[in-house]
Amino acid sequence: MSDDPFPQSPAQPVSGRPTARTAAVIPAAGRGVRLGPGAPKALRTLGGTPMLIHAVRAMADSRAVSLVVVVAPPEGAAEVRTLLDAHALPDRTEFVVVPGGESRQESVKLGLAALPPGFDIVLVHDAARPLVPVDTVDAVVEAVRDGAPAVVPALPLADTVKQVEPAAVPGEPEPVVATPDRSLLRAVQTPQGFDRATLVRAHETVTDNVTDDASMVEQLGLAVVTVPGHEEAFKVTRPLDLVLAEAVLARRRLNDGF
Ligand SMILES: Nc1ccn([C@@H]2O[C@H](COP(=O)(O)OP(=O)(O)OP(=O)(O)O)[C@@H](O)[C@H]2O)c(=O)n1
Ligand SMILES: C[C@](O)(CO)[C@H](O)COP(=O)(O)O
Repeated sequence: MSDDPFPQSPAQPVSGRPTARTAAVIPAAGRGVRLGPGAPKALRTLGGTPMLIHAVRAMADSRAVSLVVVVAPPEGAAEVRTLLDAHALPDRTEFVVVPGGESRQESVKLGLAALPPGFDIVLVHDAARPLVPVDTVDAVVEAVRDGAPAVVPALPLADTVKQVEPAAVPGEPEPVVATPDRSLLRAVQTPQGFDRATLVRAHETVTDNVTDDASMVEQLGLAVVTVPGHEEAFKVTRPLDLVLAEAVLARRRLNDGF
């Protein structure tokens, strides 16, 4: 048997290959400005465990995922490596840590560059979405295995959305210019799943600043499809999200009996 933990798989399309190997890239290099002062967001704790470790577990708990690339805060790569070694994570999963960049987009690109050959499906998952259920992860992988080049978990909106003319002075009233049909809008989450070659091409081609990876694939003119998202896959962005995340975790622990 080969000693190479990342053996090359033959170059062929992902579609129709139920065993295509899957890696997850976790951008975790953000500061968490909207959460308020403190350590980088991914290193702040939830139920006593760093948010990043919850996100890593969420990926590693999927039997499809055999490699996780963590994109660490630029000065925090050694700390992240220590954290990964200190927490019980599935043995069948390999972990790679790389320092991140100035933006989420740059961090994902750095994570992609660290991917060894042999992984033809790539998930990109925010460290800031620590509680995504494994069923959502698996649904994304399955849709890519079924042939979609890009897949996003998505939920309908609960609020009515207005398009506005941004105020010249922050805090001033903003004129509303339109009310988009809510039934056609979705809030998208992560993990977003991709045929690896498509995601690499998107990151090499698109130079505009974007807030998610799927929009880069859209810019290539390729199809992006949705699978059902999950309300517990919400992003921890502001302080109230942390309160909700603690409550969800406490409920899970109660249900699991520990
Ligand atoms: N330079 C950056 C910025 C963000 N991220 C990651 O991208 C994910 C989604 O970003 P967001 O929630 O906006 O995180 P922050 O950028 O940390 O938040 P803020 O904008 O409030 O500072 C997070 O897991 C974050 O760590 C990253 O890897 N590198
Ligand atoms: C990728 C993402 O989580 C999908 O909803 C989101 O776009 C990240 O945006 P942010 O501005 O970095 O929070």
